[in-house]
Amino acid sequence: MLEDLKRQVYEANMQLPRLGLVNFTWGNVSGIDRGKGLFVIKPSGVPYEKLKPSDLVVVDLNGKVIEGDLRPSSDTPTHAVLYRHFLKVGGITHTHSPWAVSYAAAGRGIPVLNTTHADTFYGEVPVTRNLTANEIQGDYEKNTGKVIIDTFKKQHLSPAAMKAVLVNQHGPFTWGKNASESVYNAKVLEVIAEMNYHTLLLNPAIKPVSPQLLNKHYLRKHGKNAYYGQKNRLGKK
Ligand SMILES: O=C(CO)[C@@H](O)[C@H](O)COP(=O)(O)O
Repeated sequence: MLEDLKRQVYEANMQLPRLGLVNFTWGNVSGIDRGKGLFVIKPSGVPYEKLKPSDLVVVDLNGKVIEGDLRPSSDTPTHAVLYRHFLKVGGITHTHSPWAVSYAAAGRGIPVLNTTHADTFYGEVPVTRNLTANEIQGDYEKNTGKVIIDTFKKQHLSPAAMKAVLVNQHGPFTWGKNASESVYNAKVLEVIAEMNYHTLLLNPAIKPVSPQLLNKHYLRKHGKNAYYGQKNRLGKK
């Protein structure tokens, strides 16, 4: 079942160690087949060097295992919450990439201090509140998804424009139209987190880019009249 999606999600998971976003068994990537209401996710605790496409687990939007011999990622309930609420998301990545985790551990969002950030994320990457003791002792992974949804609702953020969040004291979740794009966004997040740290060391008083610069860079790549790359060339596919 869902063999093509398993292959895509497997390849996306294997990008995590290649891009330096995880060590050991940390992190996970999933991808969803919206038509079937099923998503595919990495199995829990399997070293990437031993992972095979056939190891990936198929689950429904409640996190129930539909196919697979291995236990799905421990973060499966979090992915399920995000798929249920962010209806245009096709793939989700969670990592423990060090610069993004540093911001999450410090309880700080990542402000837009340069155009590299603006090219991918339409504003400050938010950090969630901490989970309460009850939320931690309850369905922890589901509640991790809940605080992400709460953060986007409270800050009136668009999941399509802000494809990342920092879970307080834990780490980043990113998403995109598919598993591969969610990994791309995870790498961009890690790169800008490191850039921002050094920018703030060089100039602690630095302010975020202007709304004009944010709009220009974000919309020239993602707007309906995007002209970055080969998009929208007259008469060209
Ligand atoms: O956040 C955590 C652990 O803190 C998890 O994301 C692990 O980093 C990966 O767990 P599995 O996907 O292997 O269950």
